[in-house]
Amino acid sequence: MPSSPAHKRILLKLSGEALMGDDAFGINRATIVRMVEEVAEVVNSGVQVAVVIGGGNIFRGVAGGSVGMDRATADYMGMLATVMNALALADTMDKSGLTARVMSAIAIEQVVEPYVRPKALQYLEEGKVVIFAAGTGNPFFTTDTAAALRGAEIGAELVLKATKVDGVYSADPKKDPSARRYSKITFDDAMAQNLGIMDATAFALCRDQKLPIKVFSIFKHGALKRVVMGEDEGTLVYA
Ligand SMILES: Nc1ncnc2c1ncn2[C@@H]1O[C@H](COP(=O)(O)OP(=O)(O)OP(=O)(O)O)[C@@H](O)[C@H]1O
Ligand SMILES: O=c1ccn([C@@H]2O[C@H](COP(=O)(O)O)[C@@H](O)[C@H]2O)c(=O)[nH]1
Repeated sequence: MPSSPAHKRILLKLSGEALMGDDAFGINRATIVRMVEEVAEVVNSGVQVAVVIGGGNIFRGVAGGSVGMDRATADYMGMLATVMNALALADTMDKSGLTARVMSAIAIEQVVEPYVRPKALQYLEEGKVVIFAAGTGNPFFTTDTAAALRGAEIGAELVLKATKVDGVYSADPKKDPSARRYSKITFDDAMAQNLGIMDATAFALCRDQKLPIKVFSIFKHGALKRVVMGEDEGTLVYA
């Protein structure tokens, strides 16, 4: 095992849906504490960590609860769901000894500070964890695209998509048990095959910015640390 991290600054996309743990909705306490422990290990090894958190454990603009709603309104609800997750994550981080700052893409200043790029960079240099909330701030996008966008803006060396599956497969492994996992795949191939692990906007932005993505399971103990140490874990998506 290499002794020092392979990356100085990373953008970690944490699945909102994974926050539910075994519950049907919301935030499972043991799950969020375990996720934060994994993040703390990486921060304490000297890596600058920025986080984008999803909202699928509470609300998605395109999911059942939004049927019949105006799409943009539903998407704003989804973005607000990510603010709730960001607050819970920051609270859990602070209690674990990390210093977290939440920055929102939507103005909500009594609750969290607005996203200001130089301020975010300053926090990262100071060793604080920056949690980007409210996605891109725009409807019709996802938090995967927010991860690609913020990752490019802060000069992250890698986007880490920590999700419920352990990599990118030839088909959705939850629907097709015969799906094969790739150890690596190019952005062009992932987009040509229409692989549903991330949306095409996120893939295209990362491809154009030559910002690689690692997809791995947030439920696999130590996987985040192994990715950061440059070890073989999950799937690398590259230009
Ligand atoms: N080709 C594929 N390879 C791997 N997973 C896939 C693939 N196609 C679809 N998926 C599905 O994509 C899911 C992960 O993406 P999704 O955006 O739904 O979740 P998330 O990003 O983890 O959650 P959230 O949106 O709440 O942050 C996996 O749970 C898996 O079932
Ligand atoms: O830039 C964005 C990011 C998110 N949304 C809305 O929020 C939900 C939750 O995000 P997930 O990426 O699905 O976890 C998403 O379904 C959108 O409705 C958005 O509009 N813009």
